[in-house]
Amino acid sequence: MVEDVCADIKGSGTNPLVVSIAAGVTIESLEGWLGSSARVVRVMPNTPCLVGELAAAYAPNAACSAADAATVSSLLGALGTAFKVKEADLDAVTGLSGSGPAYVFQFIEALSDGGVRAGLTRPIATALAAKTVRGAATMVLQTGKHPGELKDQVTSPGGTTITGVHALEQGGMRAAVMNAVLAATARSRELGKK
Ligand SMILES: NC(=O)C1=CN([C@@H]2O[C@H](COP(=O)(O)OP(=O)(O)OC[C@H]3O[C@@H](n4cnc5c(N)ncnc54)[C@H](OP(=O)(O)O)[C@@H]3O)[C@@H](O)[C@H]2O)C=CC1
Ligand SMILES: O=C(O)[C@@H]1CCC=N1
Repeated sequence: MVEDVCADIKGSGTNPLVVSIAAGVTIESLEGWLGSSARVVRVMPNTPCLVGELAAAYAPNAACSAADAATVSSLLGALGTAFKVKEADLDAVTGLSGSGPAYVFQFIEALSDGGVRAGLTRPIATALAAKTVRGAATMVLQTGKHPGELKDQVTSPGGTTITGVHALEQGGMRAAVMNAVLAATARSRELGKK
């Protein structure tokens, strides 16, 4: 698909700034299809851009000027946050923030299911789950505190939270999340080899 689009761009005889969001597709491949003088910025966005909460990263190729990079940075910045990274890091960005919304949706659904299992109605459980995730994320971003410190602030000695945290540890939640990021990162690298 990406190769066909690049062929169309090359055939147009123009030399536009090309922005690719295709997971795994390397700058080297894009240059191969577009021509080595092509100006290419590889971006990994995520679906929260639809609500102005983009978490993205981008890497310009050597042919891009500072103005080209600034144009993409400004476009992405209008939708949220975008970090300039080395191209080699974009597979990890894909595994974390590119695919990450799906992990968080799964977590919200699971929180809601827990609430329903404990007797709450579905609308109230889902609203509480989503607001809890958003509130906790906002605390991380606004305070700059380590998430572990914020977790400690919630956990009363012998209380409900540490009991829930223990249950999550028994379920291997942290290893499962880390494995999800690593598996998706590996898949992004694999896509780049096709
Ligand atoms: N979904 C996500 O959250 C993210 C996706 N991406 C990247 O975005 C790209 C699209 O992903 P996604 O939307 O999920 O995939 P989908 O399969 O849902 O959409 C692919 C789209 O591309 C169109 N298409 C296919 N071939 C061509 C072609 N030759 N010329 C023009 N258009 C074509 C399809 O049109 P039609 O339906 O008519 O076939 C379809 O609209 C992928 O490269 C993915 O890695 C990047 C970051 C996040
Ligand atoms: O699932 C995918 O391959 C794409 C890339 C990141 C999010 N969706």
